[in-house]
Amino acid sequence: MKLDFQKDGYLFLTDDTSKLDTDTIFLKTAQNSHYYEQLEPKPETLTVDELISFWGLDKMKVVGVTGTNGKTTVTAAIYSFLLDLNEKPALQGTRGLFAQEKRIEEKSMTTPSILETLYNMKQTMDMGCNYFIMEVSSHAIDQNRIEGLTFALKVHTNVTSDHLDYHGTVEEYRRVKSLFFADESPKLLNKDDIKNITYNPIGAQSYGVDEPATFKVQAFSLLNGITAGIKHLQAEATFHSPMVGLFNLFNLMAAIGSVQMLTGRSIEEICEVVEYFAGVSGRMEVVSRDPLVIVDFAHTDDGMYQVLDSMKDRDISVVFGAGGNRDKEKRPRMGAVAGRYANKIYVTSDNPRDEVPEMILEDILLGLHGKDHVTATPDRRLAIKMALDALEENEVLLILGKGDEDYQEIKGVKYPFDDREVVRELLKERA
Ligand SMILES: CC(=O)N[C@H]1[C@@H](OP(=O)(O)OP(=O)(O)OC[C@H]2O[C@@H](n3ccc(=O)[nH]c3=O)[C@H](O)[C@@H]2O)O[C@H](CO)[C@@H](O)[C@@H]1O[C@H](C)C(=O)N[C@@H](C)C(=O)N[C@H](CCC(=O)O)C(=O)O
Ligand SMILES: Nc1ncnc2c1ncn2[C@@H]1O[C@H](COP(=O)(O)OP(=O)(O)OP(=O)(O)O)[C@@H](O)[C@H]1O
Ligand SMILES: N[C@H](CCC[C@H](N)C(=O)O)C(=O)O
Ligand SMILES: [Mg+2]
Repeated sequence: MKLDFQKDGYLFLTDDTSKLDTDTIFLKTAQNSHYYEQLEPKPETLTVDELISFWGLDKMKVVGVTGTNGKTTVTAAIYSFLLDLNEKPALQGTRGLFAQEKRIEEKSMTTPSILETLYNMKQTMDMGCNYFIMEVSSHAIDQNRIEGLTFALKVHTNVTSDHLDYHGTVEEYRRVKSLFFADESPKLLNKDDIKNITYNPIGAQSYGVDEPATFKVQAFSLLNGITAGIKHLQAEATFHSPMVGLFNLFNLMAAIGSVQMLTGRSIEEICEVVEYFAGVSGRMEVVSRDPLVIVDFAHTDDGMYQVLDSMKDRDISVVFGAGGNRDKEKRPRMGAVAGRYANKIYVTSDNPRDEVPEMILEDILLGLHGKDHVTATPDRRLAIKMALDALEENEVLLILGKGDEDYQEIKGVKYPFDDREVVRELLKERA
């Protein structure tokens, strides 16, 4: 990355040695230190701490949310609640950079390099924001893309299993995730998932549905959205949300607890704005009501379990695949979860990337031995068409894995493809 940057007569700042010239200062980071060591002569440099103080970023209250699933949903909920409480938050994550309810940067990575994050903090601080809500991926923790950041709050959604292609084992994945909670920063932990992480108890508070917790669900209903009575120490309050699913009750509790810890406001006041957050595009997004077609971003077996279980009172037809160049171990588990909950199963391509699509299907089908009504085709559009054509009156069609992605990545090329558009086109052809 190379930025305009005026300091001591220099004009630019970069974290990449290949972009250096006489007008450019080098930002030394944990990720680029071995490239820096090879440089001769040594360029003018800045450390991350020096850049943070030069830009005055220590005034921003940074909130980091990590976990296998729920990061985008929880960060978006915190951002929404703070906006509705007249605070000035910014949001960075899988879906891009947002401030003042506008998208400032297109989606990039869930957690980009530290220079990109600091630049995004600078941009949004200059727009008047004082909270920076960000998703923290396990890759980012492992590669220290969050070096130098002081977190006003660290949030744990859940730690199940993903990215074993990168981390190797679940134990290593959980060790990396736990690093984020090792210091004395204020933290909000999911008590019902606490067994999957280790953490420093200093600064720790919790939210829970079944387990005793600082922010505790007393009673809840998942009929017609989510209604819940919650308790925070002696205070009690009730909220309603249009979102669906037990997993979203956890996400909302994480967001309510976070906003209370950040602002000191009462949970009664916070619960009043919960119903205005309708969720994130591509997460349990209703594309058509009749026939009922829902698109969701579930791309791990636990994510699929949460979504399918939340719809188990209906007959389910499901279309899904698994990303290429990603964790292979989850694929048969995803097949098995689909087999457990769905009447009709269509296994197809997600983002095959550099893998042979048919081989990914084989991995998934290993979890579907002996199941009836299983169709497999690498052609995602055809799979959606077949599922729609076979959908019966009382059934719901769940299309999983891509959510709001508007592309299908094959051998390095991102072809335009949006599950929601495909459904709308196919339904229009019928009409
Ligand atoms: C596998 C992986 O995570 N790779 C990330 C990693 O790349 P890398 O280790 O190869 O690093 P590098 O390219 O050598 O660059 C490291 C540093 O050295 C500098 N450099 C590099 C070359 C050079 O000649 N001189 C030099 O100074 C670079 O500018 C950079 O600052 O560090 C780079 C800089 O931060 C990331 O852009 C890159 O993400 C790649 C693009 C990627 O696709 N990552 C995915 C797997 C990822 O991180 N996904 C997560 C989670 C997704 C999710 O679950 O939502 C995410 O946070 O998005
Ligand atoms: N708390 C949760 N527990 C389990 N599954 C969840 C939870 N919240 C959401 N999900 C499922 O996981 C999917 C991804 O949710 P979300 O995008 O919020 O997660 P994420 O952590 O940002 O994912 P990624 O790491 O890929 O960016 C959702 O579409 C839903 O199917
Ligand atoms: N549809 C995507 C979802 C994963 C996105 C993100 N979690 C990542 O791993 O890049 C895939 O499986 O290819
Ligand atoms: Mg995300």
